[in-house]
Amino acid sequence: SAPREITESKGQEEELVSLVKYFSVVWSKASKKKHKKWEGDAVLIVKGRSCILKDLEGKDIGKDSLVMPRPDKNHQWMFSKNCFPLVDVVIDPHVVYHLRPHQKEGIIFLYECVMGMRMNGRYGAILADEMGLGKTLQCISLIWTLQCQGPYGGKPVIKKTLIVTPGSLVNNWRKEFKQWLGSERIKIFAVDQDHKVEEFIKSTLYSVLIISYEMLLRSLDQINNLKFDLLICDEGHRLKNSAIKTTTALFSLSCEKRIILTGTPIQNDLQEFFALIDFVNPGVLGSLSSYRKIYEEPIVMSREPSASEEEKQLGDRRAAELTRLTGLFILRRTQEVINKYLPPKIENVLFCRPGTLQIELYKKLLNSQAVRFCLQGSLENSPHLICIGALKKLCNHPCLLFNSIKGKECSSTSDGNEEKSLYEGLLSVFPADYNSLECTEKDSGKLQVLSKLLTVIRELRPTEKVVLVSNYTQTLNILQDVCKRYGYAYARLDGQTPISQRQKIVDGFNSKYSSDFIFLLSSKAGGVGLNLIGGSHLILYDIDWNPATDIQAMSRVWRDGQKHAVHIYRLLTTGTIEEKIYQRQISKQALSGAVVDLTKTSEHIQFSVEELKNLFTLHENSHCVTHDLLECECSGEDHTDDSLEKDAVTRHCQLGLGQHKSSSLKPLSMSQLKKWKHFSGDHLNLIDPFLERIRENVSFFFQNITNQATCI
Ligand SMILES: Nc1ncnc2c1ncn2[C@@H]1O[C@H](COP(=O)(O)OP(=O)(O)OP(=O)(O)O)[C@@H](O)[C@H]1O
Ligand SMILES: [Mg+2]
Repeated sequence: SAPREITESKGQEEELVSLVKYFSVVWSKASKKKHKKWEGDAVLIVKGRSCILKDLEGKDIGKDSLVMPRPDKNHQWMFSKNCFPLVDVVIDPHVVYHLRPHQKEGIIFLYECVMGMRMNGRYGAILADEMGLGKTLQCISLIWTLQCQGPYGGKPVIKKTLIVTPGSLVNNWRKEFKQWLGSERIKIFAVDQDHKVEEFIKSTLYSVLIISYEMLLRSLDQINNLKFDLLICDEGHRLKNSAIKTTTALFSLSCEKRIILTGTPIQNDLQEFFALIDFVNPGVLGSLSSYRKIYEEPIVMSREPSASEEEKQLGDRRAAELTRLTGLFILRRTQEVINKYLPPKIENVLFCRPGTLQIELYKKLLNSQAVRFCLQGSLENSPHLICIGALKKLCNHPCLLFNSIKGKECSSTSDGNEEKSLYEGLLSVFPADYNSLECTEKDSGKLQVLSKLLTVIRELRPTEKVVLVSNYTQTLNILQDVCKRYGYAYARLDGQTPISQRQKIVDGFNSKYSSDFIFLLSSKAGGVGLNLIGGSHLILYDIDWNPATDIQAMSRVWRDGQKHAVHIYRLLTTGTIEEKIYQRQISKQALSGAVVDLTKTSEHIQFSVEELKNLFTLHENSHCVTHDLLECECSGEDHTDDSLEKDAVTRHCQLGLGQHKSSSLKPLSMSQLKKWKHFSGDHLNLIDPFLERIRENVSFFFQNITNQATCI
């Protein structure tokens, strides 16, 4: 407490409270030891009756201490060979200050795992938190702690850490280290074109090596010569196939403490699940063959419709056992835990009317020999993927189809006959003077909506930015042309962008000083892990079969640090294959199947002839086939332009809205979509000013708002 004399007179108290004294101090944790270990410099601020200890950057010390659990007697007996005294391992207050509650729990979990405190002799963990929960920061906190401290005599647990990550994220990791720890505490080395592994080997300065999966393969020999004490595999779901080179390479590293980070569900396929588990904790589930007998077979069998009661019970028991066992070292939290830190999210699905040329070409394609062949019944060697590809291109823009046809005409190879038969007679549908370089907006329903949407965003929110996502580089080219045409400044990241450039481009866009209005993103190259919080509008120009791809892309902007309300627009061409793909995404089939997995592409999808028939149908007269399928009783077009009736329309569909929580990043289901707001483009007086401006080209809207309470 403060000296007596300054609190003596009550009358003087107010004045005295403003009397502040500063002391320059060194501080240490409370300890009975004679020789104390000093933690560092600090400033003690005494004000009235209270005092606060701050570090030299002005952050409070000691207020938020996060102490790791102590190892038990057994652990001490095993690991404290020299009988070092047991000391507390404490997370640096500088970091703790920023941590969210779930991150504190996550760090304790990771600490216990890699210390072998959760399972005897096992040092691996899988952190499977949903996207945007700050897995990076949790790992950085762990590395920094283990590198400086340990429970036995304070001796550091690790010296060197290896972080393997997709190419686009190498520099993101470097940046996060700097953001949370500054540049003095820890020296990290990120491998890119200008920074080779040799440099890391030669220097004794660095304790952390960050490298891409591709680069790791190339430098494996050198890396194998080094000793790492902790291995972190970011976006580690790719290790689920033990046959692939990367997995073998990582397996060959002798490091015992292994952490896999992934935001994507991992329990869909029991064999892939085994590979991930076996990587972090080798042998914990026994050999693959015994795993199959004990777990996989009974579990799979019990899910067959023909399973007997006994088989069902056995399967359930084994599944529970597997969950219990692996649950010791797998942690997954959903997005709900950070919802309260996030701004509102307004999600829209826009059904865009196709242009006249698109409709004509679409019909012609559906009448082609190739499509008819697909529907004959024999699916072997059927060209359905080519047909699907052509229809998807057409939905994006007819010029993409035009270029493919031209390309095929020029190629002299005999293979690809199906493609030729698909394109037969199509050229005559294009105007004689068709210029595929121009890619005019009127020829594509979605492009028309997109350009209007950009105009209105620019007008209503001149300081906000847009992330524009496509699965295809060629489509990105078209979108880039739109930017040029309208004079929008843009940045672009696709598979061709050199790894060393990627973070610079991302930082540039996120900076408040950037003049970029648009970020063109290839979801294949940059869908996972990137932070694009500089943008608050995200437009998904095309749709992927795999809902996980789209969810990943959407999570780039609605994450911690985002200041604005986030608007997400998914563009679909009304009545076409795009609607069908969307329906597949939200149908039960996709939800229960293994499609919810980033590494699965359309080639993995099995279609029945019935499904193909449905895919290859154009619905010209519907405003929204998806809405028809929902069996929702509201129908925008039945109502005249009268405000009372309008209300009636929306009211019906808005049942449960507002309270509805669909924030967790699971793929949306049909029944959830039914609870969204439904608007027909024709008749409603749309409240949303952005939608109001694009309604002319949109036949139907679905809208859902998350975190509306904080919406201004
Ligand atoms: N405690 C925090 N306070 C403020 N911002 C945070 C905090 N933790 C993380 N962030 C920020 O949140 C964003 C998302 O974090 P991060 O990239 O680690 O997510 P992730 O869990 O790896 O997600 P993904 O699965 O998409 O890779 C980053 O910009 C990060 O800087
Ligand atoms: Mg990440």
